[in-house]
Amino acid sequence: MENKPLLEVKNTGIQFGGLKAVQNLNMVLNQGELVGLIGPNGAGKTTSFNLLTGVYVPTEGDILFNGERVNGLPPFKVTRKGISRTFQNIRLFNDLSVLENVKVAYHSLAKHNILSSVFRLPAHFKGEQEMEEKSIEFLKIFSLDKYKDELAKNLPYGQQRRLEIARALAAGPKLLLLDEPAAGMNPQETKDLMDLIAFIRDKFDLTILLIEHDMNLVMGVCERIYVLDHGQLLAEGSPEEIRNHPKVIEAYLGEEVHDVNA
Ligand SMILES: Nc1ncnc2c1ncn2[C@@H]1O[C@H](COP(=O)(O)OP(=O)(O)OP(=O)(O)O)[C@@H](O)[C@H]1O
Repeated sequence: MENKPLLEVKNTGIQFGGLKAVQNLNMVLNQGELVGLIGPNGAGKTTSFNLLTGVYVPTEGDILFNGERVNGLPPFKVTRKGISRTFQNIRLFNDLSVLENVKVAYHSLAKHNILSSVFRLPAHFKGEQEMEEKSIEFLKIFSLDKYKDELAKNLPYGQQRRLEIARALAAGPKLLLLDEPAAGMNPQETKDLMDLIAFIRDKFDLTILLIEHDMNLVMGVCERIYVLDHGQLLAEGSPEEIRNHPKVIEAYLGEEVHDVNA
């Protein structure tokens, strides 16, 4: 696998009034890597995702994706460039079916155009059928196909999280950003999710950046970890290096890191 940077974050940050929520953030993600982003509450993790996905425009620095500057682009354009995400607070279309939730992601990329849909031309039906088949394939990967006609809001919490990942994948990303994918899951669901994240990375040739509070998940699945504290990068390294990093232990991970080693 070629090891060229897919994402380069250069001295990036954002200030809200007097608060520097993120500052001097430097990050490089190589094609195919699975990387963790950790840090205590309010460290700036979700804000970093919002910077990477066009929700916020950085007040400093640049974000390069595939060598191209993406800061300043609106979120839908960033998605089309190949960056998809999930949210800390699940954002599904609650009153649409599980299947429709995935199809929505396809609609934004669909080849058949609005005219063929309005006039219900053959291209419309072919496009719809193709979307449905592909959406069901994604649902199968996440073991959600049997719930395809259920309303999204009726799924148990852990499965809603999986559906959100399925939908993000359906947009065909090169970079997938997962914001606390295991939040609210029990240990077995978390373990299954860990395996699934590694599986989809390989199957879809993805690069993944994940925010997580569950240290076992981060240490078990990620090859590299970035640590944020008070909006700044505190450390970067392998799980082993992070686990033993004095600043990380001292600052705020002590107990969890100890648990991981236990
Ligand atoms: N739109 C905004 N306006 C003002 N302040 C903001 C805004 N978004 C985030 N912040 C502040 O920026 C800081 C970083 O928040 P952020 O949500 O990125 O942290 P986090 O690391 O994701 O925390 P958590 O683990 O609790 O989700 C916090 O102090 C937060 O209150």
